[in-house]
Amino acid sequence: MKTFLLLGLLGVYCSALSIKQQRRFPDDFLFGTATASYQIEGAWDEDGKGENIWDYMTHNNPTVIADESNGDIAADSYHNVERDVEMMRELGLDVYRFSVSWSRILPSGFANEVNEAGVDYYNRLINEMLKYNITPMISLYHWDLPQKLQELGGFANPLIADWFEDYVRVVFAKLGDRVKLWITFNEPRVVCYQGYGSTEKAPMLNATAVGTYMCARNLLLAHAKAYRLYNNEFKTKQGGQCGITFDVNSFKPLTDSEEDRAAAELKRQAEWGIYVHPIFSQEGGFPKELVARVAEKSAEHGYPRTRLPQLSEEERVLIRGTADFFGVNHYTGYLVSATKHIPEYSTVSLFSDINVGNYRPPEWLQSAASWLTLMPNSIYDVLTHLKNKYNDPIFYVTENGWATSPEVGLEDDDRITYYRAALENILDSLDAGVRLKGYMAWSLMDNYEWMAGYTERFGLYEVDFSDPARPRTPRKSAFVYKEILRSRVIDHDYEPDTTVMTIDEGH
Ligand SMILES: C[C@H]1O[C@@H](Oc2ccc([N+](=O)[O-])cc2)[C@H](O)[C@@H](O)[C@H]1O
Repeated sequence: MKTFLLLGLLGVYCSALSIKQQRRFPDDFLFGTATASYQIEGAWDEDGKGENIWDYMTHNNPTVIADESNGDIAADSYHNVERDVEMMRELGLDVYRFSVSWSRILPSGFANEVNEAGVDYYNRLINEMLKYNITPMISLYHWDLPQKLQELGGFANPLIADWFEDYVRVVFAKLGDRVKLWITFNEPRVVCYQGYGSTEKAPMLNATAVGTYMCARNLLLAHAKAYRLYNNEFKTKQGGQCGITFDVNSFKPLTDSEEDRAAAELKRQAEWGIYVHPIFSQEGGFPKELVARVAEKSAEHGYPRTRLPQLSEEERVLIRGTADFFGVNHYTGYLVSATKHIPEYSTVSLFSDINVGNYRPPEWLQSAASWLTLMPNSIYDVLTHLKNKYNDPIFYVTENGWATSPEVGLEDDDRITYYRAALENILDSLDAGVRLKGYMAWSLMDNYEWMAGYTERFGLYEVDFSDPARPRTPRKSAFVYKEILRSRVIDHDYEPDTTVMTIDEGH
């Protein structure tokens, strides 16, 4: 009897295990990789391209970059269209997300002069991808504002909404016959907080606790105008979809106390709710707790009015509901406390306004980027949280990836650990009913990692930045990712033969 019971239990255990091992990604689930113009293209002043804020900052203020480098050549993708698409074919990608450089299309930022040579680069890339059935997904803005527009205030100037609308009209008209997936903005938080409320990214304005909020408001209006332009003038003919991408970290309360739960919610509102809520919530507008907190802190610091400029009723309605899908860039997370681990703030900012603590247990795997650790189940937490909070939208994971140091080379086992864990979470999310249509690994290849220069590597392919030809070599993770895409399952025991990378039939 005892033996029967034991055998029975063993049977249940084994079948549970094999069911888990056999979990498959749906056939129509799209796998891809992502990049961004300034990080890969190079050719910074070639064929009529105008200067952008990263060109300007890295040329005039190089010491702010870890290795004093710039994206003048980067991975030189401008001259490597065929090789880049060949790598997509080697991996067996369904989709490739890349961004269009505003100042390559409109050198001054304004739409009176279109640089046809710049348009031609994107035409060549898109046409090459389409030959092999690789779907393009375009980000219209991934942080490289034309410098001339920055000199007029950039995202602090409310006219940015009109300038952005004029720019995207050109791009929709030129590329929209073949491109069906559009993202207006990549990571508004980074544009607004890191660019206008701190010195973490160009244009490094650190604008006295007000800049972040001015930028948030203007960026949301620019997004809404672009979305409505696509819907009104292009959608019927072109039949595409337009969304927006946010960087969504997981913020879980450190303890189950009411204070820590409230702190975690305030942190979510400050990081992404300020941008997500106006677009995806039923009522629209900025999140209430954040509005109250910024008003309180503004008064405390002697400001006669709140630093978070309100949206008029008309603007709230203009912005609400302006996304066909929700793009999630997800990398990591924190445990949040109302009282412990609170950073020291030297200036007033969005983050001193909310003033909560961030904590990470030392056992979480650390990457080569200080901000990036492997928080268990974080991508599942984020996707299920967003599904429940924002009325079950359609999602794409538009970035997810892991940093290694240049010395790690091709044997990137930690990256494999990270991707396998994330993709198990993606299957869990699909099981939980999240309407997730695709997943894009960051990144196809090593590239210019903003303030970290070339000191942090995110590529499935290594790029040799010391060689003028910028040769690309697949890392071990590229072989593992390729096998997941081919088999549609995650085999944790799979050990690839990394001696030769081939293109499978049909790619
Ligand atoms: C590595 C990629 O990072 C993306 O940006 C961020 C920024 C901040 C976080 N965060 O967790 O705090 C995550 C991702 C960016 O979009 C991409 O260009 C890469 O640099």
